[in-house]
Amino acid sequence: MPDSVTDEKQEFEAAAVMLRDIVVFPHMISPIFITPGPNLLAIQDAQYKYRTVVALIQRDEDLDEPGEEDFLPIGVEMAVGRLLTLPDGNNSALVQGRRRVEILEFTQYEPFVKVKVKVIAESTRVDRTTKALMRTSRDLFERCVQLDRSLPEEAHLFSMNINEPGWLSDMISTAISLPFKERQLLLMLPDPAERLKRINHMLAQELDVLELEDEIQTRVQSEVDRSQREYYLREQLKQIQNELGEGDIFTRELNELREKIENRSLPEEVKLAAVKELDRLAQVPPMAPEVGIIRTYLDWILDLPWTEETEDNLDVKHAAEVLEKNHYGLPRAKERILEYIAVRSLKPKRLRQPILCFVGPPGTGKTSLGRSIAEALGRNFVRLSLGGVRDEAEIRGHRRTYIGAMPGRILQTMRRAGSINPLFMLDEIDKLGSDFRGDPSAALLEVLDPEQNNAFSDHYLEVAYDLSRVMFITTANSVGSIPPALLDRMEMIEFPGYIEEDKVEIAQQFLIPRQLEESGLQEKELVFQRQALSRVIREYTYEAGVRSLERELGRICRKVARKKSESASYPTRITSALVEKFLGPPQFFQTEAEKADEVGVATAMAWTESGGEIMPVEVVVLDGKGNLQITGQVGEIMQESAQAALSYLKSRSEQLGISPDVYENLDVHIHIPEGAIPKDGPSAGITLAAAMISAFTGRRVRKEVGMTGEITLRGRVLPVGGVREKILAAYRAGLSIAILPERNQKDLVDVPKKARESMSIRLVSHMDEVLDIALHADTPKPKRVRGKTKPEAESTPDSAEPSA
Ligand SMILES: Nc1ncnc2c1ncn2[C@@H]1O[C@H](COP(=O)(O)OP(=O)(O)OP(=O)(O)O)[C@@H](O)[C@H]1O
Repeated sequence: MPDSVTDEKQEFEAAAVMLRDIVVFPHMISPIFITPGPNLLAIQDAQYKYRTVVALIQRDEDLDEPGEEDFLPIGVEMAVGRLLTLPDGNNSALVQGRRRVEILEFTQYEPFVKVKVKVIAESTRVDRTTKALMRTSRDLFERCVQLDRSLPEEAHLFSMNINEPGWLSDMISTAISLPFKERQLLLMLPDPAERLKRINHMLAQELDVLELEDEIQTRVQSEVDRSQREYYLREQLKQIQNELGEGDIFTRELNELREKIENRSLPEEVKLAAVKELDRLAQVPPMAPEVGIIRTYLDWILDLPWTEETEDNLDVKHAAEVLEKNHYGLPRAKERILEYIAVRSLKPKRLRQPILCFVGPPGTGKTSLGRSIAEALGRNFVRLSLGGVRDEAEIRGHRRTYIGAMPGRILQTMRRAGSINPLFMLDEIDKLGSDFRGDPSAALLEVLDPEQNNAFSDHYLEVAYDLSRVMFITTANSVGSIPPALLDRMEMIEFPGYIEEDKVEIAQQFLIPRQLEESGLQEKELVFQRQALSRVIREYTYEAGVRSLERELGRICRKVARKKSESASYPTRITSALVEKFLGPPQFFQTEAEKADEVGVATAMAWTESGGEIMPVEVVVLDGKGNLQITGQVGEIMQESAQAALSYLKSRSEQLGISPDVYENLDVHIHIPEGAIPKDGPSAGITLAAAMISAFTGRRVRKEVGMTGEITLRGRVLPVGGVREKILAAYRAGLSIAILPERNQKDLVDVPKKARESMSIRLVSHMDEVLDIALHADTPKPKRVRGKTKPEAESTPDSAEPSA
């Protein structure tokens, strides 16, 4: 039979079918469409004669009239099955690829094409590499079949049963979706292993796409499932609520909110903003994230005081009584507050009063006086600590676009106040920070400026808030670190710190009764002796205020309370000895006055955070090369001050009876004891000079004299700060003479009368006066002072002996 002969022939001639956009691979069965013309004739011829045709694959599928060159050099011999005529007049034939053939030449063009071809022998050998390639192909193909719904599941099974590498590659090439060009390339590769490699590459790419598709689909599906579930549940909830006669919770809440907004007295602009937000809320689905955001916003609008106002009690007498009842002393602050209230009572509409700033060390009653002012005025009291606030957004809030946004601290505090005219205490305004996140003091300016604060803008709220009826009082520990722009808007009232007598009074009148009550003891059940209180103040606290004092008194009360509750015997009088028993060994020791008049040691009066201190300044002169050394943690300004004092001394050598040559061979060492405590400032100038002059001249310094004042190179004495604290420190230490710059006379009114009367306060304008008061007039013996701190001869009382 000529039919089967073709199998054996290596070269043969056959009718050709020109395929435009498909590739039929060997072994694979597929239907092809045949239009009337040469292709149909070729098929018919094949059916009639040899039953095989050669498929010629067009390179470019868009070409309408291809020539010989336009076909791939490799074609496929195909067996032709049944030819069907379709209703549209075209035909379809079922073909099965047999093997790759090389097109040798075109032998006929009319009425159909014929070609001479040569069979391409294909290796069926399976070596290790091919085996691995086949296994990979099968695995990848299996996963493709699992993911690609257009591939029948049997396709994988089929692939498992193919043992020839070429066949396997052709089978997979037919099954998966590949671009036409790619199929052409696969056809042109005669080596099965090469084809498998390429197929594996294609499969891996296809798999990537399929996996991504699958993931997207799964996600979409779960999204759809969830919203369907929610919808279903919500519908059920609605039905249940209807059954129970409760209606839709969300709608009900919306109605409640609308009612609240309607009934609340709000400024027009605020009401409009609230209603707008409410309408927006009604638009969004109940489960949308915006719901929470809008609702929180509306809660803020509803919770803030907008029009609620307390009525002021502007009775000055009543106010004076309240202030007096709650606080001991503080005359200046109390007086200023009463003036404030008086002005308000005479001119109620005058809103633009200065902002008061209470400045003083911790625990001096600034906050608690603020509380009393609120009580006197009948206003609500709120306080906000500004310590460590570095971000403007902390004052003004974050815009609502931020997750978890909230109004700033000012409005948070206003919500707590509950009225639009509270007494608002801004604590620790000097601890305000600023960095890259913005300057909070700029926002505070707006809060404190009466021109602007009737429309304070908070980023979260977005509607203006009126702060103009708030009475702001700020507090600070020191003026130095308050931003200047803020400082400018405030009136300072100093809380200078208490002397021991004040503290004793405060303890007796306020702190002890309060601590007794807090410890559960009856009033008068425990009495503190005066000396016991002094001891607590001097040896267990070190402060200008009374906070630690209150704590220590509290400790004593609690220890007594414990004894009482244990039914043990407990004291009813706290004596000085019992203080040590309850509080343990003393914690602080006051710097004591010098025991004797000495050379090279003068006593400075110094200001410290916790009030005042006396501070000995020691000077020795030693053999050396004219250097000045100063030790005891001394700051730059004090070092300069020491230099100035030395220069003054040198310039006055002659008058002081010191040989000008001595300086070159001597070193001066100044030490200020308690070396661990940093010291600075120019106010020790005259003390440094006095101690140095004493060391150089051998004149002793009077032990009962304390001094303060800045020195110039010409010996003038300049004024200093902290006079009250300094004099009090000298008074406490038992000094009887205080030397002060003349220009500080004005500050003496602040010094408690007791201290003023029991000390001699000497006002000086020149260093000569200081020396006259502080130094004995021993005959200077310049040649003998080298390296010595004591004079050779005992002094005789001189005419300049200061009188107390
Ligand atoms: N003059 C006074 N009379 C009665 N009690 C006082 C007096 N001064 C202070 N106190 C009491 O001392 C305690 C501390 O005072 P307060 O908290 O007002 O200090 P402060 O000056 O605000 O301190 P800080 O600067 O640390 O905030 C309070 O219990 C207060 O009642």
